[in-house]
Amino acid sequence: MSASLEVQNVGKYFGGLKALNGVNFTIQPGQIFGLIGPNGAGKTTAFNVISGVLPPSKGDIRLNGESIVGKKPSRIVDKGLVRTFQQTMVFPGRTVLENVIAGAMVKEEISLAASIFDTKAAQDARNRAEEHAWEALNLLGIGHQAHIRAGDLPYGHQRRLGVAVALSTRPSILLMDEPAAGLNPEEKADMARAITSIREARNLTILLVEHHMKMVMGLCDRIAVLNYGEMIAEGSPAEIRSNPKVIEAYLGKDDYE
Ligand SMILES: Nc1ncnc2c1ncn2[C@@H]1O[C@H](COP(=O)(O)OP(=O)(O)OP(=O)(O)O)[C@@H](O)[C@H]1O
Repeated sequence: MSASLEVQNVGKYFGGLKALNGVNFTIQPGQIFGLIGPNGAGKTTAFNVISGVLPPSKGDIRLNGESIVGKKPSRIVDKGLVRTFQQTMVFPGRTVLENVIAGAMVKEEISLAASIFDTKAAQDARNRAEEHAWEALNLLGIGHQAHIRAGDLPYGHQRRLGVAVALSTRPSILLMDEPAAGLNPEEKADMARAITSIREARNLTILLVEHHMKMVMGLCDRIAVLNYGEMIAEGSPAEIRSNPKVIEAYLGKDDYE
């Protein structure tokens, strides 16, 4: 099930610096929504505020109409909002499958006692987690590498493994932090295909922070543009591409193709 996300008049201040200032956007269920902007525009801050890592200085964030401001990141994950990381965050010495099972177990509420005594509930939880792990690996196209050590995967596949770990928690909205960063053109195309198949298979809502404009323009239904913490535009890819304010903010920047 996909979720809606409303970011309402959100500000985040670091001393006198307004890293975010009055940011507003709404993501409808099932949309892929891009958040773009030059370096230092506030994208990472927005990500951290939405996922509960940083409290906003003002404003509200609503997941399916319910405010998530002030909730712990783990509580927000329970509610279905899950993020991926720019760096690969896998256990290199464990197999690909073990990594994803560990992710899937986050959602299984099993007590320490149940795990220690290996109760039926603990076994059921492990079986469910393994089933979800396989589903995620197959969606990301790395099921055939399930038994390889995560550290031995090529870099592009490690990045897909990071997405599979997030997906195995069965989110309703996935926040993706620069999924194309560091990938070669072929790996970027594979990642874009993987994102499309995830959305189709799960009818997921996706918030994508990305510098690679070809991916953003090709995948997103709507795009918001940040510049110095202010939202300077929101619209369809075609509207964003032809918006004079956006062109000016990016002019001369090599990340805008
Ligand atoms: N913890 C912090 N303390 C003080 N200032 C911060 C902090 N985090 C971010 N900033 C500042 O807030 C502004 C926005 O930074 P942010 O990292 O959100 O931008 P960004 O759009 O993600 O940039 P990039 O594309 O380079 O990752 C910058 O001026 C940055 O220096």
